[in-house]
Amino acid sequence: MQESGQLKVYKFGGASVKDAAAIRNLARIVRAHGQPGPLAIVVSAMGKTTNALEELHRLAHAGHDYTAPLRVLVDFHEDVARELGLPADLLASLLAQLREQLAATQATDDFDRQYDQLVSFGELLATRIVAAALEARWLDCRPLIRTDATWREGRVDWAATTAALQAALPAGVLAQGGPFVTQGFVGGTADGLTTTLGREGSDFTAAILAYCLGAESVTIWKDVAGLLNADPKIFPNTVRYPEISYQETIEMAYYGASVIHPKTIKPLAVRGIPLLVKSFLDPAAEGTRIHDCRHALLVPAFIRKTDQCLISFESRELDFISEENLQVIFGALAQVRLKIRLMQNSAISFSVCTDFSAYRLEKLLALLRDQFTIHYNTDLVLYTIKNYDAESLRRLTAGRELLLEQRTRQTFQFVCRMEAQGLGNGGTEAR
Ligand SMILES: Nc1ncnc2c1ncn2[C@@H]1O[C@H](COP(=O)(O)OP(=O)(O)O)[C@@H](O)[C@H]1O
Ligand SMILES: N[C@@H](CC(=O)OP(=O)(O)O)C(=O)O
Repeated sequence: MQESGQLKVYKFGGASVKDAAAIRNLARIVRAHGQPGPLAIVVSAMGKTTNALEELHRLAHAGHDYTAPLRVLVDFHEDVARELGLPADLLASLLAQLREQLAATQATDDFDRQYDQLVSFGELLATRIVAAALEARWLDCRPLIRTDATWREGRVDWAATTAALQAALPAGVLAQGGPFVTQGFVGGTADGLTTTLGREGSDFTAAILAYCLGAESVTIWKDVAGLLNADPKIFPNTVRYPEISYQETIEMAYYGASVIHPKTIKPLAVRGIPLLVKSFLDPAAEGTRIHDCRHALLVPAFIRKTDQCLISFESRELDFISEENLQVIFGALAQVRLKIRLMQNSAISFSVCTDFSAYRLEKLLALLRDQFTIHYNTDLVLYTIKNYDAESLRRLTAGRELLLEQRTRQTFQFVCRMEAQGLGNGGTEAR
């Protein structure tokens, strides 16, 4: 592994670059906390730009008119650049490429490949703006973060990525060239096509850079005080973990704690690189240190994952659910890339809770409906309580119909219908 001195990696997500004022705040943080020493800055698309690009892609793919939402997106980025006093033509060539890509998007079976070519523009535009605002180097990560062609969830080729990053950023360049700004969420195939790493994948990009370049730490700057025992937008009275192990964090992220992308932790844990979660609203505050540590049992953590779908498969002719049947079902789920969150089987039926996607579910039904009777429910929520106790369990399940439930010694999970109006402040308390 390359020794690159004291490289730090900072990651700024959509909320921290949502407008010109947020980008000025980012610049203050970099000036106050990022120096001295080499600094890599990973930036996501501004605000909700990725959602807007997803919608543009959907419209273009369906052959619908996308002029109005495209105008909104272009104006938004140009206005922010103008407000920051950046050159008028800063985004011109990227915006021209974006328009070309939209024009080339058509109704083919290449929905996912076209998605990556288009949706990646959110990060390209944001990094152009942030790099210019910081007067820092702009680095196109597409030739460096090498993935396979698994569209929308590119799998990283670690050897090729390490070689490319170390060649592009040798220790001397890192040490002397000042901070550089690059895109989160985005990678590229060996033959030059763009891939994305999965929604909210910019945290993972920060971990990839840290792993491949031997960084001393990664800091992800969020709009919360650190890693909490629940999402404060959903549960009142949350508690911050000052420190927490990689293992606990990986489980929370896997179950759906959206504050950290689940793939972020492993590369950092392998190299023993600490992950700091800090607030961009209060940069001097302690935050959370995720590292190799031992701690007493933590207070229960509550995780709520929405947009779930419960699918049950019954073999026709009342056959038992056998290993052969399961092989067929798992094969089809993998083929259409529906992620299993929870599963359970009985004598003649097998149920899985997956993330909902109308497009993927339709493909699944087409593959399996000849062999199985399939029922499904959508608009569901998967709740997880990690380190549960009787009280936390009682509070979260009270008044809810549990469609599927499962418990281990530490973790309790259940699927239920989406509440009519969020949990709000009258909802279940996080402690
Ligand atoms: N356990 C948790 N601790 C802290 N924040 C959480 C947790 N679970 C969910 N969140 C949510 O994650 C949000 C930050 O993540 P995200 O919006 O993806 O940030 P970014 O866009 O900056 O990457 C917080 O505003 C909070 O609502
Ligand atoms: N922009 C991408 C990647 C990402 O990680 O964003 P954020 O850091 O804002 O969660 C997304 O919205 O999925």
